[in-house]
Amino acid sequence: MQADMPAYIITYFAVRGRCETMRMLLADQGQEWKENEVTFDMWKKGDLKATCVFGQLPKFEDGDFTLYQSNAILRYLARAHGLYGKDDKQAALIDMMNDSCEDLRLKYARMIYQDYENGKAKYIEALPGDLSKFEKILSDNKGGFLVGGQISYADYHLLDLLLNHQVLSPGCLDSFPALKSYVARLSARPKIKAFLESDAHKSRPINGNGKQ
Ligand SMILES: N[C@@H](CCC(=O)N[C@@H](CS)C(=O)NCC(=O)O)C(=O)O
Repeated sequence: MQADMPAYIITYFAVRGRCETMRMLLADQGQEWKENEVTFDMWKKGDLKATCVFGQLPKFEDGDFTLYQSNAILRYLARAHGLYGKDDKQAALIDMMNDSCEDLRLKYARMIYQDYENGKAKYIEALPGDLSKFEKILSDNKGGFLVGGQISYADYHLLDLLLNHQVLSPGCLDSFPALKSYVARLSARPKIKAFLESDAHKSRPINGNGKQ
């Protein structure tokens, strides 16, 4: 590998999808990475899919180490960049928060990919039930993050979800002051702000089917 080439490579479709959280984490941590963009036509040929351990993307490389499963990738990066709390108990709580983010991501993705026309209104109606849990967690924890007083990988996950939900339903955070100020505060971190304003981020659709 050339010396000036970033060690991290993300192989994924040209969407935010399951990779914008890790991209935001890497950007905020001042890391560089290379995007290996896969078109849907390329993917349909099946050759790359056949090489993926679970037949799916994202694929993540750190030098000669290869990883699949977006949340495993997040945890790998969390360990490498000090985003996993200060002890084992905080790490467990951070995993718990990330699992809840994953639950919401799956619910969102099911609606977006399988039930957008019929299910969007119902989803938005039920959304406060999900958001209120995170609102309580953030207002109870005076540290300003999901767990403790420092950012963790789960915070990037929640931020990505909240940004996507604000596109789905502008104003969905209006009755959740802790979530609203959390999004504003994290989005204003200089490296996250630069990332969110980058053409790379802005040009990537949130989802692969054009729905948002
Ligand atoms: N649990 C996996 C889910 C991966 C996944 O659903 N990948 C989708 C794109 S987001 C995919 O590869 N779809 C193409 C296919 O299944 O053929 C993760 O978190 O990485």
